[in-house]
Amino acid sequence: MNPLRVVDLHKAFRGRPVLSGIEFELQPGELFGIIGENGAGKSTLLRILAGELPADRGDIIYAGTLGYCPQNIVLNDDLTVEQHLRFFQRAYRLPGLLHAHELVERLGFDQHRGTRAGLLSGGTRQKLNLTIALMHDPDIVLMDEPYQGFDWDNYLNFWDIAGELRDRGRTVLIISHIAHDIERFDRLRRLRDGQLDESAVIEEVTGA
Ligand SMILES: Nc1ncnc2c1ncn2[C@@H]1O[C@H](COP(=O)(O)OP(=O)(O)OP(=O)(O)O)[C@@H](O)[C@H]1O
Repeated sequence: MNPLRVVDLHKAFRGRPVLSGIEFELQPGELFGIIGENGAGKSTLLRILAGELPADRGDIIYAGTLGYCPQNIVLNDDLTVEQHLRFFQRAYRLPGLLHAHELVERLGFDQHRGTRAGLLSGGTRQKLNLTIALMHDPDIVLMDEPYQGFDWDNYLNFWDIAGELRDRGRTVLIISHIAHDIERFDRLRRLRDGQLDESAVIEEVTGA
């Protein structure tokens, strides 16, 4: 059974369709990208896949644990980085924080472990958001522009981490902007008119 299968997913807001029959299936060890213009419905799709928003119709079939890095960062401004990690350690029922601390180090915000989230920069808040999504080493990872606010080195660190997840057989779905990232994916689809269109992306990359 594949880690994630999406069948005929529909969503409309106030009668205006945003997703109109989304279908795809992801394999283990796959880095899958979804691109699309502002307002195309990318975040809506990811929010539905993560269970944050109900679909109007359709099926989502998962096999495995899920990690979700949302576009809108949800942190408690009064808790430090370390307190967030301990909170999610309990939520995920993890025996320790070894992997979380590795991620903190790799993303270069180790020096902020004692800092309250409300005092972190936007990019560092995003690093914590990403660490929380990955610290339980989930089978399937859904990420919505996960490197927003990252400087170039951390942007590259992010892609190293994503590549390693894929190489370890995890299934990685990333919503992305087309400019830098297009060649980093194993498979890429454009969300347009409420549907996932593969041919349009291929034409754009090859100039066909
Ligand atoms: N809760 C909501 N209520 C009403 N309309 C919504 C809601 N959420 C999203 N929309 C609308 O649905 C459409 C798709 O929004 P969505 O945020 O999914 O697009 P996106 O592709 O992620 O855009 P961006 O690249 O700007 O993040 C937009 O027109 C948006 O205004």
